[in-house]
Amino acid sequence: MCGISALILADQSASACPDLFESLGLLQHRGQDAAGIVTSGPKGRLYQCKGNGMVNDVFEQLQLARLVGSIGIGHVRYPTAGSSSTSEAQPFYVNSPYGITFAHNGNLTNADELRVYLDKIAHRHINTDSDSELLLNILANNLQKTGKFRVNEEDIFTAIKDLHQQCRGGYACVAMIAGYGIIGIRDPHGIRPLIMGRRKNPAGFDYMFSSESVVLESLGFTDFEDVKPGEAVIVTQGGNVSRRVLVTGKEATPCIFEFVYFARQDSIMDGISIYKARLSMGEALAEKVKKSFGDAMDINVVIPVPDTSRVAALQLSRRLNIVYREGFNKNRYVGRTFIMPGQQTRRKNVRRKLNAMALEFHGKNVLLVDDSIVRGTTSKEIIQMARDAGAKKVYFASCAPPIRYPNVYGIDMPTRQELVAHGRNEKQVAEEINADKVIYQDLKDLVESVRRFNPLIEKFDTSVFDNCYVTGDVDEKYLSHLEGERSEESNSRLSIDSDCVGLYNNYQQNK
Ligand SMILES: O=P(O)(O)OC[C@H]1O[C@H](OP(=O)(O)OP(=O)(O)O)[C@H](O)[C@@H]1O
Ligand SMILES: NC(=O)CC[C@H](N)C(=O)O
Ligand SMILES: [Mg+2]
Repeated sequence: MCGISALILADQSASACPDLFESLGLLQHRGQDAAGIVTSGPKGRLYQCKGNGMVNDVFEQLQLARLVGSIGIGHVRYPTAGSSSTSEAQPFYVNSPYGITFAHNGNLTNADELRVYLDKIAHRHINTDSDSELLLNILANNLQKTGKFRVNEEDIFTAIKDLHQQCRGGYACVAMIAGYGIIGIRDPHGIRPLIMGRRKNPAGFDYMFSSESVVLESLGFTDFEDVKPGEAVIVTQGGNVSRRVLVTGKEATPCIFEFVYFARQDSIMDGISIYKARLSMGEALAEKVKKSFGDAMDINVVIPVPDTSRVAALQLSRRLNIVYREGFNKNRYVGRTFIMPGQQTRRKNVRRKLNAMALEFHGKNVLLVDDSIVRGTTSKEIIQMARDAGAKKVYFASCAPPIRYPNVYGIDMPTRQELVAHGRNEKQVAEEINADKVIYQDLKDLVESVRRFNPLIEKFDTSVFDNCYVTGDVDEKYLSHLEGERSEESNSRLSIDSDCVGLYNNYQQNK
C-alpha cells in the first residue's frame, strides 16, 4: 500500500516541495521502502529526488532546496510488484509526450499482458519490473495517439478512459504533465483511495491530491472530496479544475483492509472516519468474544497489540467491562513490521519493537487484541512474549476475519502458503500461534462496522477473506502464476540493488 500526493500552487513563484515532503512524512505508514518527489519548475523543467529508505533518509535539506517549482508529485513505496530496487522507486518519468511523471498506489492484475502490448505494439521501452512503469507508459502512449503539439483536458480524459479499458487491478494514481498541471486517477472500482482538497491563499487556490485526508488536513487544505471510482480530475497551472467519471456501471468496492489496518486512524476515507470504524470493530468483536466464551469467561485483562489495534481494543474492553492495560511497550523508532520486506526481517523486528511488561501479564489470563492476523508473525511472537512474562492463559482476538486468500490489489501478500489461516480453521490457527483460543470477527460484522458510517457504499473489496475478486480476472491460473513469481523463495523481489541504467535514481549523487 503506497502513499501518493500531488500539489499545485496558485503562486507560481512559490515552492511545492516543502508541503510535498511533509505529505510523504504523513503517509510514511503506507510505505517504508522508498520515497520520491518530482517537481516542475521554470521552463517546465523537472527536478527529482528519490531512492530507497524512509522519507527522512531519502531527502536532505540541500536536495529539497533543489526541487524547485510550484507543481509536484510524491510517493512512498511498499512494493507489490517487481523488486525493492532503487530503480523502481517512484515517481516514474517518460519524456514523450509532454514530459509526464507518475506515482501509483495499487497493483495491476494484467501486468504481463500490458508489458507485451507496450513492447510489441506500442514499441515503448520498459526499464524495470514495476507495474507502475507500465501504467505510466499506457497513459503516455494513449496521449501520444492524439498526435498534438499541446494537450488539452479532453485529450487527457480520452487517454485515461482508454487506460481504464486496458488496465485491470487496483490503482489510484497521480500524474504531472510538465508545465501543464496535475491529474488524479482512481480505478473504476475505487479499490485504492484518493482524496483532493483546496487551500485559499492571496494568489488563489492551491490544490492537492493525496491517499489520505490526514495529509490535506495537516497542510491546511479544506473542502475535501474523494476522487470517485473511475473518475479523473485535472488541475491546470492557472487553477482550472475539470473532473469526469470515465467509467460507469462498475461496482464501487473500496478495500476494507484500509479501514482495518492501512490508513491512519485520523483519516476519513470515502466519507468514513477510520477511527469510528475501528471503534465499531471493537464493539462488534466484544460481542463475538462474549458469545465465544459464554459462561466460561475467565479473561482478567484486555491488552492491545500496538499500534493499530489500540482503538478497537479500548472499545472492546469497555463493552466487556474488563480492564484495559497497555502491556506491551512499543519502541517508537521501529516502523510498521507488516510492510517490511522478508519474513526474517519482519520476525526480528516484532521482537525489537514490542516488549512485554511482566507487571501486566504475571499470573493473569490475558486477551490480546489485534486488528488482523495475516502471516501470524506478530501474534506468534507476542503470545510467546506474554507467556514468558508469566501469563497463565493467552487468548487472541482479531478485528478482521481469517485471512485465507492472497491480495492482488496493492497489499503484498501474494501467496496462500504465507497466510496462517489458509487451510486452517480457528482451532488450528490457535495451535499454530500457540494461543489458548483465537476469536475472529465475522465478515458481515466487519463490513457492517465500516459501512454503517456510509451506507452509500454497498460493497467493499473483501477478497482476502472471501476469495471474491471484483475485477473478475483473478482465477486459479492467475493465482498460481503469481505464487510462482512472488513467493519469497522463488524470486529476487527482495533485491535492492539493480543493474538497471540509473535513469531514475540520481539521489545518491546529489548527496
Ligand atoms: O500476522 P502478521 O503477518 O504479523 O500481520 C498482522 C500484524 O501486522 C500489523 O502490525 P504492524 O506492526 O505492521 O503495524 P502497527 O504498528 O500499525 O500495528 C497489524 O497491525 C498486525 O499487528
Ligand atoms: N503498494 C503499492 O501501492 C505498490 C505500487 C506498485 N505496484 C509498486 O510495487 O511499486
Ligand atoms: Mg500491528
